[in-house]
Amino acid sequence: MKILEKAPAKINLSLDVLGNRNDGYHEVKMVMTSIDLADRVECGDLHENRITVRTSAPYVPEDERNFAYQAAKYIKECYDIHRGVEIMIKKNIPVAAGLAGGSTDAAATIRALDKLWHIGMSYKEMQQISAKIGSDVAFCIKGGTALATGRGERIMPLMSLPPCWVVLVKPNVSVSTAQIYKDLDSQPIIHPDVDAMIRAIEKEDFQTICGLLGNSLEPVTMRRVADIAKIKDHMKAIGAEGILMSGSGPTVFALTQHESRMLRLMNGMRGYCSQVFAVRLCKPFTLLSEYE
Ligand SMILES: C[C@@](CO)(OP(=O)(O)O)[C@H](O)COP(=O)(O)OP(=O)(O)OC[C@H]1O[C@@H](n2ccc(N)nc2=O)[C@H](O)[C@@H]1O
Ligand SMILES: Nc1ncnc2c1ncn2[C@@H]1O[C@H](COP(=O)(O)OP(=O)(O)O)[C@@H](O)[C@H]1O
Repeated sequence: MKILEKAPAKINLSLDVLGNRNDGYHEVKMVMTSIDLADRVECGDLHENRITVRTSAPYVPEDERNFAYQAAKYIKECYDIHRGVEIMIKKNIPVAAGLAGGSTDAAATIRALDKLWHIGMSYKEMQQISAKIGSDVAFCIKGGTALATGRGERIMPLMSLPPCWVVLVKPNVSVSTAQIYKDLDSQPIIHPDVDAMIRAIEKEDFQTICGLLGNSLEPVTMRRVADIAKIKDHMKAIGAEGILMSGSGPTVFALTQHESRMLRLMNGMRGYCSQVFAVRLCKPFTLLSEYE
């Protein structure tokens, strides 16, 4: 038997870093939303009791360093499962791009194995497994729009955003999330107004949402990747309601409710970057445990 799960990327609409924690992580407060740029994760029975991972991208690890592998390993341990699994990941999300590609693959693996092995995991149990893998995995279990706090693993669902297009531009460099958080420690931090963003989402006020886009990590990554400022300037000149770098970067996204602007942005940005995507937002998942 095989279970297929969609694994959508995320963008950060507001990302505030509140300070350092004792565990080496940073305390964050961020609003995230899932987008319709997605990997495809397929989990199938394997006759031997082991985990295999294959991916369509040559530079993504296929061993225990893959977050999907780690998800399967923790589930086997926690639920004492003596079955093997074959995981195939079709990568469509750019890697190390600030879009949570690895985290969403891990979350999709958790949802898929819950079904394949008939475990009946609750949302809370899924979140406990997620926290062992990475800070962004817990959000990706349900996706949608949410406030994430702690190191990113405490999730509070929010209303969906008003419908819009998301145009993403990924410069041809990758950044390390750990390095960007480390760089931040030697710089003054800018603080976006996360609470005002939540209020604007509740009011379904798209223009205010766009005006409040902000990310404490953006100036930090910009120091390493000069292209980010250039991409933002080009997108601004073409026209979009809001523009921001996602997560630790370097992907830049623009939000617009106008199809004509989305098309102009796509065509205009393709001249500068090879990786340009235009997608819609992605609804949250309903988990099996929520049907009961
Ligand atoms: C910046 C964000 C914003 O959503 O996303 P990405 O850019 O990675 O997509 C996240 O905070 C990234 O979450 P994630 O990519 O899961 O990070 P993790 O694997 O947990 O941590 C990688 C490293 O980043 C640093 N880290 C991460 C999260 C956090 N709250 N504080 C940190 O200092 C730590 O040095 C950690 O070792
Ligand atoms: N399934 C996976 N897909 C992509 N990267 C993965 C995966 N599993 C582990 N990784 C590792 O995670 C690192 C961060 O990748 P990714 O999750 O795409 O970026 P980000 O944290 O910026 O959102 C990569 O360099 C890669 O080595």
